[in-house]
Amino acid sequence: TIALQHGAHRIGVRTDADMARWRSLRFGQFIHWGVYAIPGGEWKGKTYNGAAEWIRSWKELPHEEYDNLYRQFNPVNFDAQQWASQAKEMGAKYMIITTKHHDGFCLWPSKYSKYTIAASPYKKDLLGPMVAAYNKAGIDVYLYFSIIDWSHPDYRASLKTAADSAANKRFQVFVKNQLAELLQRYPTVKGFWFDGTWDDSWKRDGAFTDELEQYLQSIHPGLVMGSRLRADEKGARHFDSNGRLMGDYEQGWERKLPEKIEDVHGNDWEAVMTVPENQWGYNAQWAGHIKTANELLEMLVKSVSLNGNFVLNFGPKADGTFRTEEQQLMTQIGQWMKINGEAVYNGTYAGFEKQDWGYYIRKAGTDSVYMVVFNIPVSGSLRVKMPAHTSLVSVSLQQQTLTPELIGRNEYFIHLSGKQSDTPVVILLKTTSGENKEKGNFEKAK
Ligand SMILES: COc1ccc([C@@H]2N[C@@H](C)[C@@H](O)[C@H]2O)cc1
Repeated sequence: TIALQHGAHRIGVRTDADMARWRSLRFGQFIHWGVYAIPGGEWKGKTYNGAAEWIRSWKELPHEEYDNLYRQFNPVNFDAQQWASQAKEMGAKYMIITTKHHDGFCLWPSKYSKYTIAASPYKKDLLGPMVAAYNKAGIDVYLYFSIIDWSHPDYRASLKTAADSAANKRFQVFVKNQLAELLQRYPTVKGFWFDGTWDDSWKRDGAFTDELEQYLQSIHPGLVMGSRLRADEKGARHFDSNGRLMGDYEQGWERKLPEKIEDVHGNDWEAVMTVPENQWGYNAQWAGHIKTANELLEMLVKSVSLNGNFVLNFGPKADGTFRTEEQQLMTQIGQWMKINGEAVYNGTYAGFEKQDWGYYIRKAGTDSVYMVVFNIPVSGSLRVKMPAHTSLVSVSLQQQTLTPELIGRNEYFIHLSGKQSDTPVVILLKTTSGENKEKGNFEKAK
């Protein structure tokens, strides 16, 4: 291994209570909200094909015009209580809010910037009521913070001159001040979700990123921060130059999921997902494929089955309301979670051989293994192959006991004959360690 001053400081997962809490939550709500919701992916009758929150980079929308949109930002229909209750209904256990996206507009009245909600017609802080309402609903809050800040005169993507380096130094102080300000204003937040850390100006100063993470932990112990914040002193990101994860969990799964357990290398990880193909901020068009509740439930369940968290994104409108399709998704997902959430919350990798019918999830620290079925086979028979040294004690589907058929050594069919369902079916396996007793209390193979 290479001697590193600013690489990973820990080998293996974080084991403290704050991280265990993050791990138990499993299902989060992402919210992308800012002045980009005003154009909503369109401008003067033209449609921007990129992600709506990136519209400032579109040549059809002059920076001058975009940078004055805040004068119209007045979310009179914003109701933090309503936001929190619909998130609770969906079954989200944490929420990540964009305090400031790449455009630099702050949803809180930062004393380090003029480009904030305080300068808008709305004037009032948006984050305070949000954090209070979500926490009251039993939902933890994490703060998305973009390091890139297109509004700040000292932001540099690369450092070519001494003047650039001086500006970057001033910018680093600005970043540190804003992050400390957020923790001071919102002390109940549980962590940061950093973004916009790919520019050379950031990744070349591994020492600063390391010191910043340690500074934030020192003023707010227990913070959970993913792998996007830091670079090591050789510019490596997410994984240091020795291949070790930096930060508390792998934060690279954006609009994509791992396929198998080997893909996550024993690390904690989180996937963040959009409902359309690639829109985070409000986009009026919502062209292309819009994911259904069942598709999104499968992504959630697949993530948990591979020992990760899943965060679903919403893009509220400029007036502070959610589009109908997003409200309907929260309701539909919530209906399934209300009955089956026990299979998701505190879920972990079960160690069973993957089968085509769906996913296994083990309730952390227990012998309870859930089968979440997305594909009922034409045979109606769900194959279950017990891992070595694990035997099956009972099988149930919503309190109804099922009798599996032993079809081989440690292998069963669970018969769902005639069962149809238009939402995922959950079966609970009670297991115990130790070899299967040959005379298991199940039907012998016919
Ligand atoms: C260079 O490609 C991207 C893609 C997405 C992003 C941002 N990360 C997501 C979580 C959204 O905030 C998106 O704007 C930034 C740069």
